Amino acid sequence: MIVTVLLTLVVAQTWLQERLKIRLRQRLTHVLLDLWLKPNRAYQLGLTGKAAAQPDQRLQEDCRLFAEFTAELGAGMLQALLLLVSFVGVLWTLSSYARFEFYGQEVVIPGYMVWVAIAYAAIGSGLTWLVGRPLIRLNTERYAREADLRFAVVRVNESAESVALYNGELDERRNLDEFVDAVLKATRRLSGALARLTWITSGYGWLAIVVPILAAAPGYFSGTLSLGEMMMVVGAFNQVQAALRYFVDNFPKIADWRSAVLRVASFRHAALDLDEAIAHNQCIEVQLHPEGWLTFEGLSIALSDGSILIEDATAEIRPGERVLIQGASGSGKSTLFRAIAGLWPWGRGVIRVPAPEQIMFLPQRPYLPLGNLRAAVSYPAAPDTFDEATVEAALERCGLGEFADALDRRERWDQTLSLGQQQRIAFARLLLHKPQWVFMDEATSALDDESQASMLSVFTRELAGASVLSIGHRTELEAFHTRTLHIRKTDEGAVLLARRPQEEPPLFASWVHWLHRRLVP
Ligand SMILES: Nc1ncnc2c1ncn2[C@@H]1O[C@H](COP(=O)(O)OP(=O)(O)OP(=O)(O)O)[C@@H](O)[C@H]1O
Repeated sequence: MIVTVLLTLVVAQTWLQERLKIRLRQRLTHVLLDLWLKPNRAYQLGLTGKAAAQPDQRLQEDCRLFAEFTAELGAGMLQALLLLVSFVGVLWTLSSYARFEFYGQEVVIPGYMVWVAIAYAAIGSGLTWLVGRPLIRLNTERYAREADLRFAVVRVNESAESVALYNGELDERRNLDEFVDAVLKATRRLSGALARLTWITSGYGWLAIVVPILAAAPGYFSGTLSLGEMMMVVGAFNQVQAALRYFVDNFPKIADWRSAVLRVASFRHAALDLDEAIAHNQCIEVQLHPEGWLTFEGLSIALSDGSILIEDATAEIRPGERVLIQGASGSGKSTLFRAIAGLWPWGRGVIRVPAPEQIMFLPQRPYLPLGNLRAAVSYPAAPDTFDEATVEAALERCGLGEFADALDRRERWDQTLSLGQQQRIAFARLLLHKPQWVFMDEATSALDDESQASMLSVFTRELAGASVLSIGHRTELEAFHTRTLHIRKTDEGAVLLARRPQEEPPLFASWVHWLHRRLVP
């Protein structure tokens, strides 16, 4: 019966501990994911530096370590507490056997052996803390270097094609060696600190064998304590000591736990501080326009170091307009787009924008989520939002008819589709979502002129009436827009200059351009 009860208790403890790990991890990961994926935050955190670096590791490994160590250390502490409660009374009672003779007088110190056990554990724990404290910092350092190495390997893997085309394997090898060296260096420092701590933890364990005997010895030698009584006292002392040495025994794990807590906490604080910093500093204000237009009012865009990219821009883009933004490379066109999207806070002035649900951004390299092609085309809506025929028609319209049968195929579509095909997918998305405002940043850069004309004609056919703001270098683009804004560099920074609207209607211009390409070899 006793075996059955004990076995049941052990199984129940293991089960509860494992459940606790899962619940803790689930809760913490969800809290961090919610914080991280608030609108714009993941991008902005990426710009803030080290405090929120390596989100992958913090969300995965640090959360796992935190959950596992919290459950294990918590269960260990509970066990130690139960052991202490069970035996402290026994040791207190047995301590009365440890009597001393002092100038012929018999002296009894109440709970003498309990005080010795507490003093011994306090000294051991204090020394452990003093010697082992650097482990927290060293663990944090090691986890950061491990994350750097993993990120570097993933990056090489993602860029394997470019690396191979440049014959850059040797160079990558040298780079990765640096990351591996950094990990090994951090691990070596950690091993040194662990070895130093072992002097204390092992020494504490060995000395614990003799400490109770030494403590009770005066009573034994004075004849007030028999050998049998001394053995009982030592036995009870060891049980109490097993509970009190919890901190010494578990310190390496506690240091690991603490560094996981610090990494998770610094990530959380970085996310929360970001909002506060944006609220308290002078930043670009992005507000809803009451009429649903896009306006820039005294807009200055700066870099995070304070240098000005675009100076005091004022412009107004009304519904139905198609405006092209041109400017030299590095003049700040993409940054202006980021500012419109609310991603770029550095600067001042006001951007008034249409309702977010009316807007769709098309970057140069469209984001294709992991999963099947249907998910990629429907993004950011759920894959089952649009019916089969509508999705197939959108693909067909964008010259991707051959992929209509592959809608449910799971692949790394971002690697198997050419950049031009990926840009067509972005246009197919436009046809499905039908936004009233479209912001394009070099969204047709990988398409030939004919395909570009075909894609851009959605704004005169399927999405006629939609407002378009686009960035592009190619001169053919001007024909599809009603107006051009130029970002021009001056001594004070770049300024936004408006050019008068083009006289030719864009559809006609695109036809002229098409005919010209057909007729003139
Ligand atoms: N995350 C960033 N951190 C620091 N500087 C940045 C960042 N993003 C852009 N910049 C800087 O801002 C300036 C403008 O960059 P941006 O990408 O807006 O130029 P662009 O006009 O779109 O160039 P291109 O036509 O070549 O794409 C550049 O000097 C660039 O180095």
